[in-house]
Amino acid sequence: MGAEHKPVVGIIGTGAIGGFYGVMLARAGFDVHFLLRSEFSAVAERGLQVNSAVHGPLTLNPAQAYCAAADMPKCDWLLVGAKTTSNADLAPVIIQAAKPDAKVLLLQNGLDVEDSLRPLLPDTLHLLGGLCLICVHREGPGVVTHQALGAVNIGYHSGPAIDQVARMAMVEEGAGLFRSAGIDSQAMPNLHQARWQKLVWNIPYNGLSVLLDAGTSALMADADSRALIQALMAEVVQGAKACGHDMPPGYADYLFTMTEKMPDYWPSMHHDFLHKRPLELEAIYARPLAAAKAAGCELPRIESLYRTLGFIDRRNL
Ligand SMILES: NC(=O)C1=CN([C@@H]2O[C@H](COP(=O)(O)OP(=O)(O)OC[C@H]3O[C@@H](n4cnc5c(N)ncnc54)[C@H](OP(=O)(O)O)[C@@H]3O)[C@@H](O)[C@H]2O)C=CC1
Ligand SMILES: CC(C)(CO)C(=O)C(=O)O
Repeated sequence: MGAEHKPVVGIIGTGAIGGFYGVMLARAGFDVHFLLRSEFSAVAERGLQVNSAVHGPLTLNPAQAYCAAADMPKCDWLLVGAKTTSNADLAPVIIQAAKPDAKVLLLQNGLDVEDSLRPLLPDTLHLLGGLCLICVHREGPGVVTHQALGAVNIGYHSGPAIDQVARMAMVEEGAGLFRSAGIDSQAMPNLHQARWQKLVWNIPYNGLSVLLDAGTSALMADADSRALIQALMAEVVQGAKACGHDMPPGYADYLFTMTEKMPDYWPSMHHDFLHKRPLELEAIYARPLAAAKAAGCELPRIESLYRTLGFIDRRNL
């Protein structure tokens, strides 16, 4: 594909996820524009740096950095890398940076995170969700550490693509974008199922990292935390099933074993806790609990974890 045919990509929220994928796409030759808030001056001055254990040190300097969406060019693809807690506030920002038929891809964890944004966007915009299997965090202003993994699985949420064929074509286009930047990416036929699947990891590890003040190595080294993780994973699988989504056989065991092989990783929720930012409790806990309950399925362990985290979150702000 020649550079003239490459889509214009906007990163809405250039943190760990936005910074990593934006730098990878820019280095692959895409025209990438980064919207920042607190780190704008640093990135405008020094560009973006990704210290990757997989790809080595990656620098993008200069980076096309903006502190206002009004200054950005109109984009074909908008990758939202902000936390789900800011989605509703981001609607006007997204609209400002979008071409009329743009694809808006939420690179976020949690269930149905697109639902609160959809009514605030014009019908002409496509809305998609992306599940990132990656270990990244912000090290400092404009500096991202990439510890492991990197795949992005994409599904269609809503918009002008009316049938499954048109939707899958749009999703394939998104997956192709990532693949051409050397990132593994799969088109998911059912976004809801894909989001449940990702929660099998996030529900136990994100919350327990905050509650027990522990990264994955410590959590995997202790018999009690291992038992807790497995019990919580089993509940997520049960909740997904009640909502009509069977997980692939052995999926929880696969994630458990995968985590044993990962470097010590502190989930993004722990970073939010440390920096006194709101935790993504609505997306990662409240919505799955409500969906399971509506399907007649109680998830008492997840409910206890959620309520405990709510207490911690309210006292942390
Ligand atoms: N980190 C990881 O390894 C993974 C994260 N995820 C998910 O990805 C999503 C993003 O997480 P992560 O990258 O870790 O989060 P970060 O906190 O690192 O990044 C969020 C970024 O969004 C920016 N932002 C928020 N609001 C605005 C705004 N109004 N205008 C401009 N910028 C804004 C923040 O800026 P500011 O500095 O001003 O706050 C920050 O740079 C979450 O849903 C998370 O659960 C999924 C898989 C793995
Ligand atoms: C650690 C990992 C890879 C689990 O799937 C992740 O993607 C996350 O933190 O959300």
